[in-house]
Amino acid sequence: MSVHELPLLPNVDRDAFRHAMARLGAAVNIITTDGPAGRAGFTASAVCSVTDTPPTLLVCLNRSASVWPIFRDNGYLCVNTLAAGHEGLSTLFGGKTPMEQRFAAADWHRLASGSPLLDGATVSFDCKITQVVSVGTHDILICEALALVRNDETHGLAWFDRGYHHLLRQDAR
Ligand SMILES: NC(=O)C1=CN([C@@H]2O[C@H](COP(=O)(O)OP(=O)(O)OC[C@H]3O[C@@H](n4cnc5c(N)ncnc54)[C@H](O)[C@@H]3O)[C@@H](O)[C@H]2O)C=CC1
Ligand SMILES: Cc1cc2nc3c(=O)[nH]c(=O)nc-3n(C[C@H](O)[C@H](O)[C@H](O)COP(=O)(O)O)c2cc1C
Repeated sequence: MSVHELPLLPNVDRDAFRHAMARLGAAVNIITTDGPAGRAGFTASAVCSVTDTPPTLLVCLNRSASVWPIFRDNGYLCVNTLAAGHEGLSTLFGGKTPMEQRFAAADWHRLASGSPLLDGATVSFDCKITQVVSVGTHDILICEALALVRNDETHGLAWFDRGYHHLLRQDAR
């Protein structure tokens, strides 16, 4: 069948898109920043590798989030990928909780950028924001990694079907 013969489909509305995206499992991350504009952090599943040269990730941030101007003005951030057991922390950074209360719930340290690194994250990427692209309601923050911290002892955490799932190796002995 050529592309011209495909049946016309109704437009994909917002709810249908979200229902569909709920089927797309993703890692859960806490994105943090600290600098002249202040300290902030939020939970994000919209995080993805872009290129390894230069080492680059992307993070999608809703411009209506209270943290948005702080990330824009600081220009640096840390992507902290959560481990199994971090579900409560993810919920805390998922909105509406005062910032001091979010950070008080875990231990943090700092590397080059000054952004908070989460102790016990499966991996942390300390980054500089090199480009910002606005699409619809969100800004795509293009982030170059300046430093990494890995923690190979942890199990991963995924957001799938609107809930948390622990990632355990099937071939673990
Ligand atoms: N990319 C984003 O901005 C995301 C935002 N959230 C926030 O957490 C709330 C709860 O999410 P769920 O329990 O997964 O149920 P949901 O039905 O609101 O969302 C299902 C899926 O749709 C996508 N999604 C949700 N809101 C979005 C948005 N504003 N822009 C682009 N994609 C979006 C995500 O992949 C999400 O897992 C959402 O309503 C939203 O406020 C959650 C996941 C991603
Ligand atoms: C599992 C999960 C994943 C989320 N992913 C994103 C995301 O990728 N991008 C985003 O802008 N917001 C995402 N959110 C919502 C933000 O975490 C939330 O809006 C943020 O904490 C800002 O809230 P505030 O305005 O109260 O500060 C997610 C929330 C949850 C619970």
